[in-house]
Amino acid sequence: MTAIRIENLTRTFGAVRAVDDISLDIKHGELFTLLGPSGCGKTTLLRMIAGFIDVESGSICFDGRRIDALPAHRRDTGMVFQNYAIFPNHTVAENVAYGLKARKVPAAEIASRVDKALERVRLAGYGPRSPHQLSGGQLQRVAIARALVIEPAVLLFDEPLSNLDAQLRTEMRIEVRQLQQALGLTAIYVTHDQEEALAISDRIAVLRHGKIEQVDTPERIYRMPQTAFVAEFLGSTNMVPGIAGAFDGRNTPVAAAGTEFTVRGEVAAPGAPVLLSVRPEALQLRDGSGGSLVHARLALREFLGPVQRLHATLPDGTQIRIAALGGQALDLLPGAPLTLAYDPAQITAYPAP
Ligand SMILES: Nc1ncnc2c1ncn2[C@@H]1O[C@H](COP(=O)(O)OP(=O)(O)OP(=O)(O)O)[C@@H](O)[C@H]1O
Repeated sequence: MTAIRIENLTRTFGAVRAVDDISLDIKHGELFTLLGPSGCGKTTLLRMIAGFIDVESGSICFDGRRIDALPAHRRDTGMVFQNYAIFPNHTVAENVAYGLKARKVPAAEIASRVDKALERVRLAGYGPRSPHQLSGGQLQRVAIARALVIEPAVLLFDEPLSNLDAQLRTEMRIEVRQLQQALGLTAIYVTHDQEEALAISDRIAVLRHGKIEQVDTPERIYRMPQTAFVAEFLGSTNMVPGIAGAFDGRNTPVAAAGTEFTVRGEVAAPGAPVLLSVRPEALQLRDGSGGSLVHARLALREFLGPVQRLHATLPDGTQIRIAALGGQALDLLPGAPLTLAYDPAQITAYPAP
């Protein structure tokens, strides 16, 4: 069931098309992430949904009801900001109560709803404290409680974890996800952190220059990126330029890096220049022969504990990265020949720019 329908939404700032004719459907109970590099328009889109930025053209509907002309406070959204936006001179409880007071909820009900919201973010008993006495992670939990307490139809997250250190960020994203799932909330989450997006989202929209490049589940976005931009933006990959050969009914050979890769499907007309995306984990170290193989030489090994990153040189000198397990082929020295096996379905090809 569609919770949010966005149709042909556009917003320009002078000559910049910050949001450029975007259409999206978001389902009930979905955590939907807007992901993209700085300046791609994700914050502008989120703020248009929240009502902080006016819609220039297009429409936004919640449950079939058009809301884009309503003021922000009448849109039934809760927002969690990157900088927490906590009032420093009010207690934690007063901060969480803010939206309820603005909605003229009776005092007794406010107290019980604030307590419940603080409990949900694991801050039971913190109500009387001053925000100065809290850590960054706790402050962000207060901000989440403040957004939750009004029981909004849609929860909006604007890079909520960007101000936290790396470890806390990975812990907090699990909390956000568990809370969202437990309460069945519909949430839109803005981030430029691809790992965060992959880890917590039901679906991701990758944005570039105000337009959507791809909307899909994390698995499909990672495994089947529709454009070279998406392939490079999500996870690490080797981009190898090549020339397509003749499709044989199942695969297309691509001459690249002084060797040949086999790619599933008909990727381009014979002779057309293409760009291959070869994920480091798509190449497997192999002793024997058979299947789809490429030959390379080991240039450098980075031992990272559970895994290794091998830097290998293809026949024309192109360097690629390969992900190997920590205990694999530890006796190989730089210069050693490598036989790399792969599944043609795991290599994706794009028209060369
Ligand atoms: N108020 C404004 N006035 C002028 N230009 C703006 C304004 N707000 C955004 N822009 C421009 O619109 C484009 C999209 O900005 P937006 O903040 O939505 O991107 P973003 O993807 O959220 O980036 P970031 O991750 O850096 O916040 C950028 O080119 C930005 O400079």
